Amino acid sequence: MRIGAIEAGGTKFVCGIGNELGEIEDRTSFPTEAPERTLAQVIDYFKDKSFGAIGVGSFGPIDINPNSPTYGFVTTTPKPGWSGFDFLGALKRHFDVPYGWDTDVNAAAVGEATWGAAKGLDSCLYYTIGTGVGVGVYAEGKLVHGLMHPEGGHVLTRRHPEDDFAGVCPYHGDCLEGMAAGPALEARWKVKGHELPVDHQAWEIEAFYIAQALSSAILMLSPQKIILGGGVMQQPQLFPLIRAGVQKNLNGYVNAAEIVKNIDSYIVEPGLGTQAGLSGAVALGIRAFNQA
Ligand SMILES: Nc1ncnc2c1ncn2[C@@H]1O[C@H](COP(=O)(O)OP(=O)(O)OP(=O)(O)O)[C@@H](O)[C@H]1O
Ligand SMILES: [Zn+2]
Repeated sequence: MRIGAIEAGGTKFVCGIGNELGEIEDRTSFPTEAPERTLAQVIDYFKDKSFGAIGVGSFGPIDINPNSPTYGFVTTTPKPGWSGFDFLGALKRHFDVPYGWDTDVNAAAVGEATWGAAKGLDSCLYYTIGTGVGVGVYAEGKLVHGLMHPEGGHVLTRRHPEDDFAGVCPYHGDCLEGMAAGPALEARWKVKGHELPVDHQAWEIEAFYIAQALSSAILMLSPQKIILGGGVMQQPQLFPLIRAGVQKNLNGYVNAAEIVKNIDSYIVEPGLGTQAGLSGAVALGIRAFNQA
């Protein structure tokens, strides 16, 4: 079976065709522009291909409540033109197939749980630390939805004692995204993240905030694996700092071997590498196909 997959990012769109093994057989990508223009490119890509379902992992916030009149819409994004855009509706007008529709990070979480670093587990968290911070939550074999979808990138943080940076989140100032996403690093240190030396204090402060968020998430959700992706996590020195920070924060209270002894295989890179997003969209499509 072939599945259409769309990884809809704020910077670029990736479209592809995958199969039940999570293999990507064909793919293309293009920059995210105005919604009509971008969707025209998506439709053009899929129009002469065959597939049994389409999975979409989208930047957000998005409406994922099937009972809502605006189900399938992009909601409050500051991205010009996209707020209030009926993304799923635009696809449905062209392709009459079952649709999987979720956030980009929920897609990545289910992709990792199906074929990647959390394969065989029935829970995991997927964080992306990039232009923003997003968190996908997979628990008891399902993606977590409630009022809307989790927005764990905006959890509040306790300040690092040597950090007086105000934070850059337009909603919260010093939430996790406001303190630790790529643009926060750049605003705090006046250079882009990849230009900072590996032994710069920036990384200790960066890891301090990420470890805090992870510690709270572990206490709240008890995930069996935590996967960290996104541009900022291309800095490998962050992993040991974050792992040590989590152990320090939890202080032995969560007495699981994964944390106390084997944290190197508990907080990990995406098993699907940069393919996590697109493979995740395939996984969403497969689930939609099986439920239809
Ligand atoms: N090697 C690196 N080291 C540190 N920061 C980096 C590195 N590469 C990219 N970044 C930062 O990560 C951010 C881009 O993140 P990413 O590559 O995940 O893209 P994105 O898809 O736009 O992000 P998002 O997932 O939030 O939509 C930028 O702020 C950039 O400065
Ligand atoms: Zn915020």
